[in-house]
Amino acid sequence: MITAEALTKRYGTTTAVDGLSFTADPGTVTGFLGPNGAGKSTTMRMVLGLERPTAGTVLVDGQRYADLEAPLRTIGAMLDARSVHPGRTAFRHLLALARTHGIPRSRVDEVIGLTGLESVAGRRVKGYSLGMGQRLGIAAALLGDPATVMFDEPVNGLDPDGVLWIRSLVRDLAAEGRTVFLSSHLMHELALCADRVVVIGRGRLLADATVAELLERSRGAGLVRVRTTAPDALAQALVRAGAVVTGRPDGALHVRGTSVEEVGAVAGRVGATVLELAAEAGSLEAAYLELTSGSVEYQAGAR
Ligand SMILES: Nc1ncnc2c1ncn2[C@@H]1O[C@H](COP(=O)(O)OP(=O)(O)OP(=O)(O)O)[C@@H](O)[C@H]1O
Repeated sequence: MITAEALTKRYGTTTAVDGLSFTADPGTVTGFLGPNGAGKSTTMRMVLGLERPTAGTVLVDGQRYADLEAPLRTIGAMLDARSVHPGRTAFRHLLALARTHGIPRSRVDEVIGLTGLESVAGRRVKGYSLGMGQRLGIAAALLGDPATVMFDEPVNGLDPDGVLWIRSLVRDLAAEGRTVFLSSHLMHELALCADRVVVIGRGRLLADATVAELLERSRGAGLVRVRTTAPDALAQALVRAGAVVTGRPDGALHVRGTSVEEVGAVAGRVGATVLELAAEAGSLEAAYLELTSGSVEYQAGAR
């Protein structure tokens, strides 16, 4: 179980995490969601005692990480799958970790089996694909058979098989009664495997709700998706017209507070050639965009 209370982290003038309180419970997959730079990794580093909070606390099973008697048996984490010595084999890496934590060698074989690494465990890590590296990171996290597991962006960059595997793994870990806490910047990804989501933006809590509650909130949330040859000019014109606009990684804009017709008309006025224009039904993604609209790139001054 992870409990954060008024957790705050400042770096100079940047407040990365700002009075954040939430709980991740046993038997539950808790998704930790927020746009890039929202403070997810900083929060996770504080859970593991890698950063000291400026204020507030974050506890694992009621204790600070530094006070845990057997940290690897209490919480297993994968924050950066690339943090393994490249010249080592997966087996050697896991064995070294196990030895320094009084974990039997038989558990190394177990986690290699659990993560499907049998056929590559004898190969040097430097030859691993991203997916294999993620599996190794997860194997290391599971080594101590911990009651809590925490993964930072576990599906980032994985192929569809890897994504499916992680989804079913986290569901299984929660079904065994473990606390599962995983971050993502993609709502649709978490919607498929999380029971509840803690949403943050600019270090602050925006929502702490079940996926069903968020879906309920998003009902009727009108969203227009548009892709044009001049996204910046269109975004600025739409914001001036009172809409809330979010830039998407694929170059499209998500626009709220307006209609398809209005977006088409504004695009015409600013001379942006429309490549794609559609109204999207209420969705979890829409609820998420609405929640985080204060913490993203394009934003109307007065809403
Ligand atoms: N060591 C540091 N020194 C200064 N600023 C930092 C440091 N670590 C993080 N930050 C800042 O704190 C904010 C939160 O960063 P963080 O990496 O926790 O966000 P995130 O939600 O994990 O984002 P991403 O998905 O991009 O990793 C950002 O503005 C970041 O630039």
